[in-house]
Amino acid sequence: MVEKIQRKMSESRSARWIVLLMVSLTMMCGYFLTDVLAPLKGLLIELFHWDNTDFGLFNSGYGWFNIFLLMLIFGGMVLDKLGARFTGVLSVGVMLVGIGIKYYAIGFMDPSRTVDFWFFGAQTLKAQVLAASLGYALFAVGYETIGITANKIVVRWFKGRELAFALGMNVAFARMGTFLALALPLPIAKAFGNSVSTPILFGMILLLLGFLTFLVYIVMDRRLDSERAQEGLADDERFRFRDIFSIFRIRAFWYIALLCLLFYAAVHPFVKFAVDLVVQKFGVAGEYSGLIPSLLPVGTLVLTPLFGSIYDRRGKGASMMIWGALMLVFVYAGFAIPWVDHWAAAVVLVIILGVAFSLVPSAMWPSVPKIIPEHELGTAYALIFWVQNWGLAGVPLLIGWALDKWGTLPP
Ligand SMILES: N[C@@H](Cc1c[nH]cn1)C(=O)NCC(=O)O
Repeated sequence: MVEKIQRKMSESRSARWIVLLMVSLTMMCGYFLTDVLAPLKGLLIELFHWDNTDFGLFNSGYGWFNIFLLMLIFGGMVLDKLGARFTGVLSVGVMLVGIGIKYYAIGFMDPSRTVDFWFFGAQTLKAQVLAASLGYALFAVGYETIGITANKIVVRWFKGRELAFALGMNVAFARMGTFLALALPLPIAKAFGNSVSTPILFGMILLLLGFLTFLVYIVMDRRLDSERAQEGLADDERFRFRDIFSIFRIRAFWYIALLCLLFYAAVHPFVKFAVDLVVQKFGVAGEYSGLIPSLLPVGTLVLTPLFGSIYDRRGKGASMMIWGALMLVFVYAGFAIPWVDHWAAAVVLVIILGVAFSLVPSAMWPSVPKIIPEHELGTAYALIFWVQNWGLAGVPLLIGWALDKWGTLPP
């Protein structure tokens, strides 16, 4: 097999699947770290006296730099200008610094310390919450950028072949990271005497391993480049700043961006608050509360590549996205109706949510290279993620505030 990889990168099936595996493992570690604190909300409340607004604020930190400092868009431009290898290494570095700050805040800061500052009026915040949120905000810059980098890498290696299936596999690895983030942190924290910071440390070590797998990709991608250069196939179209305006002129781009905003704003905040929902609305006991939400990423592990391969063979991406969006409306109607409160209903709704959460991404991400040329792809994905991040930042804040205002149980 190694011989085959050495002979011709561009035509080697094993080479492109190894690239996919290496990059997907890096992504998986990022996804683990993104949700690592979600199942620890109870401990944060118990040990550090965080309330729902603190938790919502921390989660909204995810978008602060990506949205307001436009870091995500810059990330996409860096990707198109300087390439996936450089951008990937930079992204993992930024993620490590961000998560290091969060680890310090949770593991070593005095939870009772507060800071006063001015932001649209005088504000007082827990210093620990603020530092953890800033660390998370920085982490998110690297994490979103590695997301667009991975998409562009998969397109480069799989275009004209089984692209949607490969992108679906990449998403499946990401969901595995989310699943592990829902399942592992609580047992790890408990095993280390209710230590909230140990699962974060565990995630940091995982990410270092993810960095090593990214290095393997770099070696292979360099070889592909030199092979293409020898064949006179080097990519000579370069991204220019004004290309952004040609992306803006594509109507289908805006439809995808809008769906991405609404769809992900509904699904990802659910992951953060799902444990709380199944405890408080569906009456599931504390130690089992992570199980029902963890069904969501498990289902998507199989379904996203499956729908991707259907998309490769049959097309019909727009219909898949419409069906996924309709299912989402049905699921949230179920979550909202007060008398739907049996744990089995929660299981069924989460399974349907899993189908929707597979249908939409498996059609959405491979649709982008169909409307955008490859040298603008990083920026186009970045712009879509930027729009999406408004929802990812705003909705958890809204949920935290709503829970504190109208929640029926004490935090
Ligand atoms: N914006 C990215 C990464 C992400 C995941 N959760 C929050 N942000 C994205 O949406 N990637 C595609 C996916 O389906 O996860």
